[in-house]
Amino acid sequence: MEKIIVRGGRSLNGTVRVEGAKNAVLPVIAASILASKGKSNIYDVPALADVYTINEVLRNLNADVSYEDGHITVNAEGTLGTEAPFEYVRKMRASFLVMGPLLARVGHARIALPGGCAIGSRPIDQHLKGFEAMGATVEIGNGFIEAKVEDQLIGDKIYLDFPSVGATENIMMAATMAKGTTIIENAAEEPEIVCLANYLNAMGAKVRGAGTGTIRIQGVDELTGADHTIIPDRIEAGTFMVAAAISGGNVLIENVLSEHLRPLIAKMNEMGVIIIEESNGLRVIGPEKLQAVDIKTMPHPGFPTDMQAQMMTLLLCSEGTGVITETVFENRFMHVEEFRRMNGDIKIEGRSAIVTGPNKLQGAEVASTDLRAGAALVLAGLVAEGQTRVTELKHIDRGYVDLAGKLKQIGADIERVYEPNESELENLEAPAPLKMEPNSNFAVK
Ligand SMILES: CC(=O)N[C@H]1[C@@H](OP(=O)(O)OP(=O)(O)OC[C@H]2O[C@@H](n3ccc(=O)[nH]c3=O)[C@H](O)[C@@H]2O)O[C@H](CO)[C@@H](O)[C@@H]1O
Ligand SMILES: C=C(OP(=O)(O)O)C(=O)O
Repeated sequence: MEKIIVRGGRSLNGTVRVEGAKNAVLPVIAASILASKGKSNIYDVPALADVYTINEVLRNLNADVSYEDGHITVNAEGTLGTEAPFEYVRKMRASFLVMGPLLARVGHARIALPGGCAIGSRPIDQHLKGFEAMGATVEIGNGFIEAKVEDQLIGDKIYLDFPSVGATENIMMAATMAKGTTIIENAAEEPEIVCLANYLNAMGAKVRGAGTGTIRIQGVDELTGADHTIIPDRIEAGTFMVAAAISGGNVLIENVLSEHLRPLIAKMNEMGVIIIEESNGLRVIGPEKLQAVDIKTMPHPGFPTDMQAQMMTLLLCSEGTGVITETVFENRFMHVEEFRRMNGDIKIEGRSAIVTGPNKLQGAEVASTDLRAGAALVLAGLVAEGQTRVTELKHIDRGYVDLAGKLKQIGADIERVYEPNESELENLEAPAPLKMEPNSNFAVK
């Protein structure tokens, strides 16, 4: 089993560069199969496990996908398949984002039901409500969702009960080639939605209003492959901002768009962190003492749920009591138990976590429960006394390119190692099987 081992106590200094955003690149890659003509070139693609998974989903649908040095080329000119099996959807829920493009392009999609995950049940009813409003028939059975369109999707007005990021993206992609105009109301406003809309428009779509609560999509007959660069990852940037702040360091974070980080910058400023916008990035300087604040996660432009666990680490090291209220996901406090193993003082009351600090965190063996929880535990390790060993790295690898290597580059005492666990050790230590000589009762080694 691989582990990240961190020894706390170093202040981080230097420069670190942020990758293209995971949550922007996945819908963009899914959207690339909308192009029945020409190739798409997608730039600033991070080398993440999720990117490899969505590439496999596309290849399984008969698209031609190549990926090298942060650059993906997709050619989806041929006849597309219609199925995304459970082996991909199980690894990454965003695989479901091919449903909208497939309905638009082929009129048929059969995708394994995503199921629950560590941060909540995560239903997809709002995606399906949108497809049905546009004329698709949806059937659920044998662990699959199958959607079909008789002739062509038809534009409609769709009001989302919650500004779901995935539902906004899926419906937006489906609507690009629908007959007439589709209006999504109470749409998600995240920067990743704007990144996707820009790519769709470069392909020839007519999407207006992305980044606001109302998105209008006028259907067109066909889309063509286009070139597109992915926006920087605001959550990876935020994770390094916390690393600098918590360690009392001074770090320049390059390739960031500070307008995407406003809620985080505001909260960190309230806590006493110094953040300076420089021409090539954000400089983050950790203060001697951090002040506790209250945080409530909300859809954009509210405070991002994907920074909740990392901010809990910062609160653990702050003076006073801070309350974190998680309103986006029903069960995104799995990391609290792990923080308690590191001596963290946290109480859970309903959807709120009450964090009292400052805590003298102690190194321990802790498990990532989801990708941001994993990153938050690594951050805690930066300041904990002794050694912190973070396991279940498959979660971290979904969303961070070489997290340990990048933190090491700015001065952390950190390494990623392979250590066999008990069952692996048993296999290693098992005696070599005895070989029997043919027709003999004697065993020889
Ligand atoms: C790949 C990607 O971009 N992932 C991000 C995306 O996830 P994702 O697109 O899955 O998140 P959503 O915005 O859809 O989900 C937000 C909330 O709405 C609920 N919901 C969603 C859809 C639906 O049909 N019905 C429903 O009830 C979910 O269970 C959740 O409680 O946005 C989340 C919220 O910012 C982020 O945490 C994820 O990192
Ligand atoms: C929850 C996240 O991602 P996903 O929706 O892909 O699980 C995340 O990026 O923090």
